[in-house]
Amino acid sequence: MASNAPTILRRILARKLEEVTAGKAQQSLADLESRISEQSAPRGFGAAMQATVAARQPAVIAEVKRASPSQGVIRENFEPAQIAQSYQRGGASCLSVLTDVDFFQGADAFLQQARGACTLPVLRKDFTIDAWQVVEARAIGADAVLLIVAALESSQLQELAHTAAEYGLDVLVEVHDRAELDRALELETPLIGVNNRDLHSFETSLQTTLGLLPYMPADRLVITESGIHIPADVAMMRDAGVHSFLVGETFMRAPEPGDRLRELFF
Ligand SMILES: O=C(O)c1ccccc1NCC(=O)[C@H](O)[C@H](O)COP(=O)(O)O
Repeated sequence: MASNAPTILRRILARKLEEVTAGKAQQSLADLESRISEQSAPRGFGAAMQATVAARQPAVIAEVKRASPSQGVIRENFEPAQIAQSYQRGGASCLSVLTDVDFFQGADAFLQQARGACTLPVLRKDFTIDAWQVVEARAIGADAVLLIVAALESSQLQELAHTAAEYGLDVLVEVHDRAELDRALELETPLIGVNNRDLHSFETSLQTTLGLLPYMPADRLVITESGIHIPADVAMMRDAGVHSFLVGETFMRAPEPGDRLRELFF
């Protein structure tokens, strides 16, 4: 982690280290392997995104998000299975499910409920700092994991991406600026998420995505994340050639999240 990493990220990562240490004491890799043997094969997360873009459709990762550090509780009536089905009806390509407990009020069970209720590939949205969590992600049924460059040294990024590949999981590598993008590009993973949320101020600016586009190699799929609220946001991204999106709050505040997705993107 960079020495100027945002305070919120430092707090989340400090807590995550405690959780992972406790988790490892409770479940060995052998325990996780045994749970994996009961899981079905991963659904292709990256393949679903690439296929949607190839079909010239908006590729939307729809997020199942009950609360966040910046907004507090976002959705009171929170039923992951119903939300997942609504998203699938609304045209989502993939789901993202927050599993962090302390800062996002998430749960592993939410991922399992959402994935079990639909046929979409699911990203485990959490703060991955240890290979054990990647194996755990596969054991709970995830199809992909998030690697946040701001949270990880380059050697950790390599190790975690390697473990993900070993367990058949796709990776979404998340960046906020040029220096992080340069480190992300050292990986060969094709999905690059640009998070528009400034983790110091929590403000979102779509200029973050626009500013990084000139440095994005043609063989990577750019996914713009956070702060997509209105049709003009979507239009701005499309005009710039970005056709993949990760959206949480806007959908979560709607009575029927999938209807909001359809209105915004189709
Ligand atoms: O959402 C937050 O407040 C937040 C705070 C600190 C670290 C990460 C945070 N969000 C994680 C995400 O990446 C978003 O949930 C995701 O991009 C969707 O964003 P939005 O559409 O703005 O809910």
